[in-house]
Amino acid sequence: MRYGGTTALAGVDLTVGPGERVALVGASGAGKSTLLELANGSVTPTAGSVRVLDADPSARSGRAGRRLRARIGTVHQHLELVGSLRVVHNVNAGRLGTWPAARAAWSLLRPQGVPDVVAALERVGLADRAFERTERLSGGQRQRVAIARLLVQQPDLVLADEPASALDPALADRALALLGDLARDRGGTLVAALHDPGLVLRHCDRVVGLADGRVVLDRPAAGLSPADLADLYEAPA
Ligand SMILES: Nc1ncnc2c1ncn2[C@@H]1O[C@H](COP(=O)(O)OP(=O)(O)OP(=O)(O)O)[C@@H](O)[C@H]1O
Repeated sequence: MRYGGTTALAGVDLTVGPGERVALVGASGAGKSTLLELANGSVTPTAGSVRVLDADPSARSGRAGRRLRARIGTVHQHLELVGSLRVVHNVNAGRLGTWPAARAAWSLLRPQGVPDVVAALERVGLADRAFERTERLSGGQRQRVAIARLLVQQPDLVLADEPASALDPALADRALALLGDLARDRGGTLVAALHDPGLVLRHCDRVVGLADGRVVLDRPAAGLSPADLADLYEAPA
């Protein structure tokens, strides 16, 4: 994957099976976000190919594209919430693709499926904020709204880019547990870029290490220690 003169990923050959919980580990700029963006189809590889849930994730148009997008849930690094909308609308955005257009449009006036939204918000500790304007929430609260959006979406594949970066340790563990359960309960898969070795080792069963756009480690989490991961978080000199 190249951006102009920059090679973001090179020679990556990676297969992730159903039910796996995979941590992507690497220094800033190693290529973690790019790998997640290739998997959800928001960027198209400049060479090679990507298959996700038996489809090409960059083929996003038409009914098949919509169906595939509904099966892939992403917690983006920058969250991609609409600040001017109430929390309930941002959470419902997780399932708009599965609603008829009229219901989706109507929901902006009269939020649909509110009990599910409140139940999802309850699981991230924000049940009382459903009708608040999203821009009034803190960074960590917004990160939890992005996770609640996935809880209502119920995707088969969760792609999470530093989903706990703004959370305190207890909330970070809770968030990763929710994402892991979401994947496991449905026989689904979690791939998460994570900066905290503790979260990696507590919540993932496989660690893929990236350095300078290449896979430099691919091992079961069992048997790895925080010290084993520490080198991967350091940018090359
Ligand atoms: N849209 C873009 N345009 C140009 N270069 C990009 C773009 N996105 C990523 N890159 C480059 O690709 C490389 C990998 O970036 P990427 O964001 O995937 O790294 P990362 O491991 O997720 O880093 P971080 O932990 O800081 O988020 C970097 O050199 C980055 O500058």
